[in-house]
Amino acid sequence: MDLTQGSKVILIGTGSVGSSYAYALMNQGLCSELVLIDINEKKAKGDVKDLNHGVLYAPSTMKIKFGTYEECKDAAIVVLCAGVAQKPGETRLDLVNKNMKIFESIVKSVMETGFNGIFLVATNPVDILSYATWKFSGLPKERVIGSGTILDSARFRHLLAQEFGVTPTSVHGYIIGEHGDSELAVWSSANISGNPIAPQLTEERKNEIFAEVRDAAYEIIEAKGATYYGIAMGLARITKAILRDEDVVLPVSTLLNGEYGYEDVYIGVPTVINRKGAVKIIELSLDNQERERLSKSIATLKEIQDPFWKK
Ligand SMILES: NC(=O)C1=CN([C@@H]2O[C@H](COP(=O)(O)OP(=O)(O)OC[C@H]3O[C@@H](n4cnc5c(N)ncnc54)[C@H](O)[C@@H]3O)[C@@H](O)[C@H]2O)C=CC1
Ligand SMILES: CC(=O)C(=O)O
Repeated sequence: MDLTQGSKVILIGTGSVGSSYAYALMNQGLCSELVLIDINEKKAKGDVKDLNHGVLYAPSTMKIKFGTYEECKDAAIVVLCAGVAQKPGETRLDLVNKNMKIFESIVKSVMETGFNGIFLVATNPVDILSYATWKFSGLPKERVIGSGTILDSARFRHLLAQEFGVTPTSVHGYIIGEHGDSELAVWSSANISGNPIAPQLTEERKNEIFAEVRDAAYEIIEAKGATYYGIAMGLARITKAILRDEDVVLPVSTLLNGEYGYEDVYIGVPTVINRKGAVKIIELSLDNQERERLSKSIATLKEIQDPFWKK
């Protein structure tokens, strides 16, 4: 069975992140049809042409075209990469006012078409905008997924892989919480082949590794203006998990509904992903310090998020 058949993906926002994601999708042959939408039509049309010139060499054929919102009505996934990005020195949370306005209009336009698929959100601040997408769309929580800490966890596993001389897929560990400055490393369960990592590192080294994960985006933005390849691969991984009905556990932003003792907030936690969306949070057993940090991260998000919904 060709699982890519009938897998139409709409990408809204074909900037650095969006176009890198489109390239990753094509390279991996993940969907049957990809439609690009952007307020900058010229840029999106240019991307469509450029991408189409690569299809011949992709693992499976794929229709790639420029489109309007009307295309969303029969889409499996709408991926949101539209909006403003951080400038050097800005935090992700600094983007909230501008991107909230953009999202209100985009999500409403998508829903007006009768869209009944899954939203995948990348735009920052991703947890707050995933919550907003859930609110604006009225879709069940399972069908609104944020990229959450998928990128942060990849950064964590990359650094630990370097530290211990193994490949990142052999390192098991999560960054959870806000995709941003208040996130935390779950050292208590990080392991290689079942061997706990935490006792093998000094507190100082753990702090250094975590700081490198947390601050990676700032460094990359300072160096080249934006980050995009890492998140593009993370988004492609989530897309694959959905379209191929994988039941794989990935750290994405999803709505807490009593898990970890909290509710009404989207935050990055390990979650089962399949064709129905983000179907189940796999709750990690956290130590006291990790619980406290998660609680602070949730408070950070809620402080910014809640006033938008109390107006
Ligand atoms: N979740 C994650 O891990 C990551 C998230 N990001 C975030 O992704 C977002 C996009 O970043 P970049 O691609 O670097 O920015 P960019 O500026 O290169 O691209 C943004 C695109 O959105 C489009 N756009 C703006 N308003 C629109 C609207 N109303 N309708 C349709 N298109 C619209 C722009 O024309 C532009 O093409 C940012 O918020 C950034 O912070 C970036 C990296 C990682
Ligand atoms: C920009 C951003 O969110 C990241 O690279 O983590």
